[in-house]
Amino acid sequence: MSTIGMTGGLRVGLLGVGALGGTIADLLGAGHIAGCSPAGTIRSTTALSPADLLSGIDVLVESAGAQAARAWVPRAIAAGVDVVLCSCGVLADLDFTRELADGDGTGRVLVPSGAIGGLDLFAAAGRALSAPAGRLAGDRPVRASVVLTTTKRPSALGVETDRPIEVFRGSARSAAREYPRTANVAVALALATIGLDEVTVVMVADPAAARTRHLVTMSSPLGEYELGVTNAVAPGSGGRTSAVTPWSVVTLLESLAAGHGAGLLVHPANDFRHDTEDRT
Ligand SMILES: NC(=O)C1=CN([C@@H]2O[C@H](COP(=O)(O)OP(=O)(O)OC[C@H]3O[C@@H](n4cnc5c(N)ncnc54)[C@H](O)[C@@H]3O)[C@@H](O)[C@H]2O)C=CC1
Ligand SMILES: O=C([O-])CC(=O)C(=O)O
Repeated sequence: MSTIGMTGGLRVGLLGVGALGGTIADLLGAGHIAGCSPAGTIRSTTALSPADLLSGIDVLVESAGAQAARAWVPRAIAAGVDVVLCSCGVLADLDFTRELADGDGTGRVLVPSGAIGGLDLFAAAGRALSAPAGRLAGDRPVRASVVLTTTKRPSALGVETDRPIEVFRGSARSAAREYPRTANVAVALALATIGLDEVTVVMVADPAAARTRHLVTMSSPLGEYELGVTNAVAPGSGGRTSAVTPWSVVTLLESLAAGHGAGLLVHPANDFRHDTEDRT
């Protein structure tokens, strides 16, 4: 099904209507996202072509998964359309970010805070690490560590267990490779702070976890920070998706429409040029 039209404000296209996109579609359709109007919806079965949708919208909300994101984001950026990228784990793929960096479109990639928050504080502490020598810690090297520990029900992490087990420990970049459906939070946190190869991610499968738990700890010369989030899971997501995620898209869209406000993490596509060196 598709609808193209505009009743005022930012014209929003939606790609993917599942656990996350379903809530956004309902809120958009009911006029509950300030300054935004629905301007087209793409479900996997739609006959609408990308060109048709992209020519009639200002912003595309991607909530369809990594594969769809890879296909759509470059086209949207080339068409000058901003993308709210729920499947932001794709930004851990250097080939993909090279493709974005090589494009010359004016669309931007907007990363929602998704299932966590507090990215403003973590980003500020991470940003300060690039201060001129001596500003933060005399002549001592300035270091920080950021660790995300995610606890989910075992099925959401693709395992079976009758007790809590650690199923993954590694960088945010490898978390995105191994758990593309559940590492978007890790990638958003890493992009906001010290980078995909520097942030450590731990994933725990716990049969007693009726809710999803994300714990972020950051240690830096500026302070010690800890943020714990216990999220209800979105119905129909099998515990993979936290129910707060579509609401993070709502706050981002409203900020975008207002030109200011919470939730904006903006990446011009050429921002990804810094991330194009080979890393080991
Ligand atoms: N940034 C964050 O914190 C979070 C991100 N996510 C990510 O958001 C994405 C969506 O999550 P859910 O809604 O839970 O997934 P879902 O599987 O419930 O919904 C995805 C929907 O997109 C549709 N779809 C797939 N390919 C499509 C295509 N090419 N065109 C149009 N529709 C297509 C599917 O049929 C399905 O209805 C996933 O990549 C997920 O990993 C989920 C939770 C938190
Ligand atoms: O990061 C993700 O992809 C999803 C997630 O953990 C959540 O929704 O809590």
